[in-house]
Amino acid sequence: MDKIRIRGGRPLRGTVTVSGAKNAALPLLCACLLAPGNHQLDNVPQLRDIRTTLELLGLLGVRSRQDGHRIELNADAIENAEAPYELVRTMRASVLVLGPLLARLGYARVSLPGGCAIGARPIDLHLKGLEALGAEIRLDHGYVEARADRLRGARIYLDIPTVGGTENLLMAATLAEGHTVIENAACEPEIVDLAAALTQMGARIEGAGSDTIRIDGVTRLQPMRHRVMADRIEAGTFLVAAAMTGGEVLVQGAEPACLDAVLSKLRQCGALVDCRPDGIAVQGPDVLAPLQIRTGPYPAFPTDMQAQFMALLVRAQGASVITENVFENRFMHVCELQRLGARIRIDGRQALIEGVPELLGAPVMATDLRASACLVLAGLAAGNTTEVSRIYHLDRGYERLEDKLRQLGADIERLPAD
Ligand SMILES: CC(=O)N[C@H]1[C@@H](OP(=O)(O)OP(=O)(O)OC[C@H]2O[C@@H](n3ccc(=O)[nH]c3=O)[C@H](O)[C@@H]2O)O[C@H](CO)[C@@H](O)[C@@H]1O
Ligand SMILES: C=C(OP(=O)(O)O)C(=O)O
Repeated sequence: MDKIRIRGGRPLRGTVTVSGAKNAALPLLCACLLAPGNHQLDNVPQLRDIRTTLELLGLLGVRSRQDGHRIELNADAIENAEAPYELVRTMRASVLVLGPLLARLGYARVSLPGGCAIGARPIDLHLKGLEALGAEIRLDHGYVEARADRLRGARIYLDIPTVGGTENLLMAATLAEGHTVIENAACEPEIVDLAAALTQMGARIEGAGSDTIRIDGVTRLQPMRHRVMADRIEAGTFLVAAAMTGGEVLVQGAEPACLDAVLSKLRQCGALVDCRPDGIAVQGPDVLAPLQIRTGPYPAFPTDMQAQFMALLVRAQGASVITENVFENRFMHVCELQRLGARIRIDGRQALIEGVPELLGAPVMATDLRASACLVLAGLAAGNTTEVSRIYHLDRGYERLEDKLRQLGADIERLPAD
C-alpha cells in the first residue's frame, strides 16, 4: 500500500486550484440514470470514488467516456437494476442509485452500505422517504429491494436533514406523479448543484438550498450538461494547511459563499482571509488562537472539515474544544495525532485539545478520508518526518493532494507500495 512521506516545517506559499466537488459529482453521476440520451459533466474530479461510480453505472448499463475532467455518459439502456455489495461497500454514495433506478425502471436492488469508520450511517430515512413516495421496500439478505410502478408525490419530513437522503428523494421525486414536499431537507450547496442540474434536465424543483424542497413530478427528463461546483472541503483543507504553517496561499476557484463557517473559524484563529473574485487567499498568523467548534448540518461548521481543524488546533496557544454532532465516531485521527505529540482528550462527542508548541513527525495510519487529510496537514506542521500509511482513503476524495501541496512548497512525496 502506498504511503505519503512529509518532511514538515515549511510554510506553504503560492496558488493552488480547487477541483470539482466529489460530493456534488457523485449524485450528479447517479442522476444520469434518470434520463436516456447523452449526458455531459464537466469539472469532474479524478478520484477513486468517481471511478467506482462509473464502474457501478457501467454494470447498470450506462456507457461512459472520460476525457480529463469531462465525462460523457449514455443512459439509453439500463439493463440491470442491481448495485452489488462488492461496490457499495467500498463507497457508501453508491446508494444514490436507488432513487433514480426506482424512478426510471420501477425496480431497484441495492446492497445496504453498512457502517464505516466514522459511524453506523444507516439509510432508514432514505427508505422511509421512498415508502412515502409509494415504493414497496423489502430487505433481503443485506439488499434493499424497492418496487413501484410509478412513484407518487408525497409530503416527507426527514427526522435528520440527511444529505444523501435528500438527494435520493429529490432525484426520485422528479419523475413521480404529482407534488412532493421534502421538509427538514439538507441545505448543503451540493444539493443546490444537483437541483440545478435536474432543473436543466427538465425537472420542476423549488427551494433547493432551504429546508423545504418542492418538486412537481414530470413524465420524462432530458440528458444533462452540467459543470460540477468547486469542492468546498478540498478548498477548506488548503486554507487550513496555509494557516497552520504560517504560509500565504490563494485557493483559486474557491467559493466563499459556501465556506462561511470555515472562514469565520480561520479568522478567529488569527488568519487573514481575503475573498477575491478569483478565489480565497489566506495568510497564517504567527501564533494560532484556540477555537470552539461545533459541527452540524449546513450552514453550520462542516463535519468534513473537523479533522483538518483539529490538526491546526493541536498547535494553537491555549485550549480548544471540538464537538462532533454529525457522526458518532469521527475522532479516529486523535490517537494518530497523539503520536506526533498532540495533547487531546476525548469526552463523548467532544475533543478537548491543549495546544502544544511543536509536533514531532512519526509513522501514522489513516483511517478515513478526512482523517488522512488531517494527518497530512499535521505532518506539514511537524518537525522531522511523518509517514502516513493507508492513504488509499485519501485517494477517494482528494485529487493529487501531494502534487498540489508540493506546488505550494511542501516537502511531500508518495512512496509506492514495497
Ligand atoms: C457523498 C457525500 O455527500 N457524503 C457526505 C454526506 O454523507 P451522507 O449523505 O452519508 O450523510 P448524512 O447527511 O446522510 O448523515 C448525517 C447523519 O444522519 C444519519 N442518518 C443519515 C441517513 C439516514 O437514513 N439515517 C440516519 O440516521 C447519519 O448516520 C449521520 O449521523 O453528508 C455528510 C454530512 O455532511 C458528509 O460528511 C459526507 O461527506
Ligand atoms: C465522509 C465523506 O464521504 P463519504 O460520505 O463518501 O464517506 C467525506 O467526504 O468526508
